Amino acid sequence: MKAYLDLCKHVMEHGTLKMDRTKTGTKSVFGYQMRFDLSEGFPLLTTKKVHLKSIIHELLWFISGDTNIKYLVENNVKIWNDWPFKAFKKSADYHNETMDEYVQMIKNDADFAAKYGDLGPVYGAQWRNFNGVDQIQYILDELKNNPNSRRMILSAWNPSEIKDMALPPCHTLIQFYVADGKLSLQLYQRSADIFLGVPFNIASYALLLMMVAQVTNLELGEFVHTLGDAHIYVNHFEQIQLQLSRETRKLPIMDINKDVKSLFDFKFSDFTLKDYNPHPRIKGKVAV
Ligand SMILES: Nc1nc(=O)c2c([nH]1)NC[C@@H]1CN(c3ccc(C(=O)N[C@@H](CCC(=O)O)C(=O)O)cc3)CN21
Ligand SMILES: O=c1ccn([C@H]2C[C@H](O)[C@@H](COP(=O)(O)O)O2)c(=O)[nH]1
Repeated sequence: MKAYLDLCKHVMEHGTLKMDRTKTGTKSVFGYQMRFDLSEGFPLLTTKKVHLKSIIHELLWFISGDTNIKYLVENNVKIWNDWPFKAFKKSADYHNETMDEYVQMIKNDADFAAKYGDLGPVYGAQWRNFNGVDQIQYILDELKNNPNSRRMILSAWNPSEIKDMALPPCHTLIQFYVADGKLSLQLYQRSADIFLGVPFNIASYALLLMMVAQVTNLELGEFVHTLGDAHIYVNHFEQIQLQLSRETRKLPIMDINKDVKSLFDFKFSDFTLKDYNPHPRIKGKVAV
């Protein structure tokens, strides 16, 4: 994962200080690319412990087309809670409930979850139903019937629906590519929170690539990660410096249940991470 540390170093050294929507402040560069050869191991950061469980659940949630945090909170995944909680707080039904109470209400009350747990037409909705198009099914069909295609694109950026989303998509567009029997995937990420978001995003798309490769009988190629506004929030500088002071370690191995033949059949228990020995976790605040 030297590529990630190179990114951190590059932004710390060459980035421009810039204000942002969250009023936190960032150091950023525009345009940056990393490449990960998946035959070398699973690209999960070793310079801090990354909570893979959230990543797997989030990806399964995207693939299923779901956009309500109910599935996530039932599996104790908290990464999307801040946004619908913020919307709930502004509603007439809000009576000073804490985040924990809000989460309990989402878990126990289906009507409440339907009303206050939905994020709008975010990733899952666009992946499976972009103005009526199931983009995931389209990609699977192209990979099977026309793998040389240069049109294997999936877009989460649906301009007419952005206004209804809790957060406009950060991983905006992906493209698949097949050569020599190997499947590669490139992600264009318009906005990249280098400390919190990027480690998740790398692992998530590497995993999607592995899952698609398995169900299409292709070998693993590269995950290419292209960033637009690549930023480090000013309140993450210390955490980034700490990571830069740590030695990278051997990449872990991701084992996926080989019996799964359809992308839509994967379950959490089909994934096993082996030989992951990261440096300890580093905490940091998420800018909302
Ligand atoms: N500012 C910002 N950065 C992001 O990375 C981000 C957003 N906003 N909004 C939408 C999603 C939500 N994402 C998040 C949100 C929280 C964590 C986070 O707090 N991660 C901690 C703990 C994770 C856990 O225990 O599950 C971490 O140490 O990585 C990570 C990604 C990624 N995205
Ligand atoms: O998967 C994700 C989702 C979000 N982020 C980060 C990037 C930015 O710091 C914020 C989004 O704010 P915008 O003003 O909409 O750009 O979330 C990420 O890195 N990865």
